[in-house]
Amino acid sequence: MTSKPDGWMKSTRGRLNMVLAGVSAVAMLVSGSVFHAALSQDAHEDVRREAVLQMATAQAVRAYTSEHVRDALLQHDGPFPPAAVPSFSAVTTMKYLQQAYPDYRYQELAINPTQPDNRARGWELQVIEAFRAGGAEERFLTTGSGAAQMLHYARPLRVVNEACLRCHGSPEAAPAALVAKYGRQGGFGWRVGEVVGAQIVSVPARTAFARVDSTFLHYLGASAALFLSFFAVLNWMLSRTVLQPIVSSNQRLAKLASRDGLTGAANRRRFLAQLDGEIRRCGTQGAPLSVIMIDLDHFKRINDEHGHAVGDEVLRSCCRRVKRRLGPSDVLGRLGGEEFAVLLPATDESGAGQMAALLLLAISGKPMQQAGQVTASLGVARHRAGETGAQLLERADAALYRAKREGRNRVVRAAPLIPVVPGACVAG
Ligand SMILES: Nc1nc2c(ncn2[C@@H]2O[C@H](COP(=O)(O)OP(=O)(O)OP(=O)(O)O)[C@@H](O)[C@H]2O)c(=O)[nH]1
Repeated sequence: MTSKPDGWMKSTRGRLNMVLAGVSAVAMLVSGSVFHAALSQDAHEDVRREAVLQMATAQAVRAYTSEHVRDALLQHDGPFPPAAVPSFSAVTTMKYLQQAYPDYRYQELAINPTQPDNRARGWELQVIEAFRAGGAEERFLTTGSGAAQMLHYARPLRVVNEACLRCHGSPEAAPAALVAKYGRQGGFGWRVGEVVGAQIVSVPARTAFARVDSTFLHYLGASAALFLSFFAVLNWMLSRTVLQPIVSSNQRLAKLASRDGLTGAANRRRFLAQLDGEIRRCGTQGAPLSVIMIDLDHFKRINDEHGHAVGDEVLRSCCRRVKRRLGPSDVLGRLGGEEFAVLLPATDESGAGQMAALLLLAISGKPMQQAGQVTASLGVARHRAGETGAQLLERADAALYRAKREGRNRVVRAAPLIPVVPGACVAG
């Protein structure tokens, strides 16, 4: 009775856990991808903010140089002071900043630069051309992928006023010291309002995306722990509040369905099932098996004389007396009315005859409280090879009715006849 419910509980829990695991996996997949997308979006925003901040810093340095440094330095004769050039100041200052931020980069590139190193090429040149064509005053673009991904933030470098043309108009108008230092090749012929290049801040996306991965791993770990705890609690609750009560009530129902309500003996269906099971088992093991049919004598009279309740008590009392004599593997069944049967595994006809005599003595030996002495007729039969349970019971029943016919209060064995006390023994 216990192994089957255990198996049922395990398989029910197993199926539920499979469904839950599937649902959880889908939930984690969906929520994980939404969360990862949100984290990546945030990381992207962070990188953009950093780029914008660096650009603002460079522009501040540029503005300061234009407004407070350039004109003052250029008034002096002597070698050309690069610190007078806003672009030089900005690039140099940003290099100091980038000592604390390796891999960050700030560049000022031009189509026609004074310094050949600052010539725009490839995608940088395309960005400048796009600024020259008009439209947006800032552009974001990425290069590389994975750990090497960089975000670039570009703004146009425009010739804002005539002061710029002092150095970039023509070699003739430029300070002699500048021409002496950089030559006459590049950086001239610029016009006011023209986009000549671009400021480009480059920020590595690596740190921000590493943070995304680490946050996401923490999220996965926390979600898995949450789901596992949820499973554990759910399993515990399921066992306590659903499965265990179902198993208990099934066991109660199974017991009720297999027992006779009045006497507690096995009911007819249960008795016949056990008889068939024992016949199969004995057939395999070659062990003997016997049955005893018991029918109370003149039971109708007891009912008529003392009432139905006393009749019920007689039935209960007879069962108690019989059960006390039976062994642990013997089975008492109520086949109907006042008719009972006893299944005796591993018992031959001689043992069954002795047991029947004992049972008759148990029933009739001591008067019942209200009904007085009650007797019974018993039929005994040993199972024959190839015989069904019904056929075995039929032979025991025939022996019982012979006992009735022969005068009741006796045991009759299907064959041979056995002597019993107190009634006479009748041949089967
Ligand atoms: N009190 C009570 N009586 C029952 C129960 N089941 C059947 N009976 C009665 O048992 C009686 C059986 O009567 P019969 O079949 O005539 O048999 P009998 O009176 O024992 O006569 P013999 O078997 O020939 O000795 C009937 O009156 C049934 O009503 C029960 O659960 N309780």
